[in-house]
Amino acid sequence: MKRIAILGGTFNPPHLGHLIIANEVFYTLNLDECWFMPSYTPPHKEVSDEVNPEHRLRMLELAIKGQEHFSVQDIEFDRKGTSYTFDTIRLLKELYPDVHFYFVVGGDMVEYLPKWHRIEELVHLVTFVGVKRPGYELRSSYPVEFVEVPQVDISSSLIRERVNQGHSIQYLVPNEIKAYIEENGLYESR
Ligand SMILES: Nc1ncnc2c1ncn2[C@@H]1O[C@H](COP(=O)(O)OP(=O)(O)OP(=O)(O)O)[C@@H](O)[C@H]1O
Ligand SMILES: O=C(O)c1ccc[n+]([C@@H]2O[C@H](COP(=O)([O-])O)[C@@H](O)[C@H]2O)c1
Repeated sequence: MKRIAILGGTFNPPHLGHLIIANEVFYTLNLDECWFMPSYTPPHKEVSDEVNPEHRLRMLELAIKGQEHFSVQDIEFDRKGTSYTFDTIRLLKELYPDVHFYFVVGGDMVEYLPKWHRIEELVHLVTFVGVKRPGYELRSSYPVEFVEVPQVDISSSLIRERVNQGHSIQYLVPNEIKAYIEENGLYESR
């Protein structure tokens, strides 16, 4: 049976924190593939400084370009609407019956799991993998496998804020993402 990690997120924009945790989980658990899955409409999250969802998708493709075993899973873009993970996983399991999915979540999301849509059923469909994130505890009443990762206090909000204030985002995002943000004038105004 194939074992695949999924990092779901808003990726507005993707940053080094995303890449570090996905990479670390992928190698630590010795998985076959890692899918980065952008949500079309994130559940329970107000998307501030929203950019066209297509920009988020394109930036994600750029961020992982050339990385063997890493790919973008755009199933939530095809489906549109609110991207509840339960709905997505149910569909993915129909499409890929021979795959075991590991759904990666940072500390903020681990705390939030009890509020997820149909979480009682979802925990039986995937293995949740929790990673530490500065400022958040890693405690859960649901089964979560924990993986140690180098912690970096980078968030998409920080990147948006820095761009908006004219501060550098060099070394916080891949160079291609920095160039894309500049070329398309993303996050400049609020
Ligand atoms: N620096 C980080 N360390 C650990 N986990 C992270 C980090 N950044 C993001 N994640 C995790 O990656 C997933 C997707 O995150 P998301 O795309 O929403 O980015 P974000 O930085 O949390 O965005 P925002 O600042 O806009 O809320 C979530 O599970 C989140 O917890
Ligand atoms: O299904 C839910 O109820 C649910 C609630 C919050 C977050 N999620 C998923 O968790 C992933 C990270 O969410 P976010 O808000 O940090 O982008 C992303 O794939 C979301 O679709 C899912």
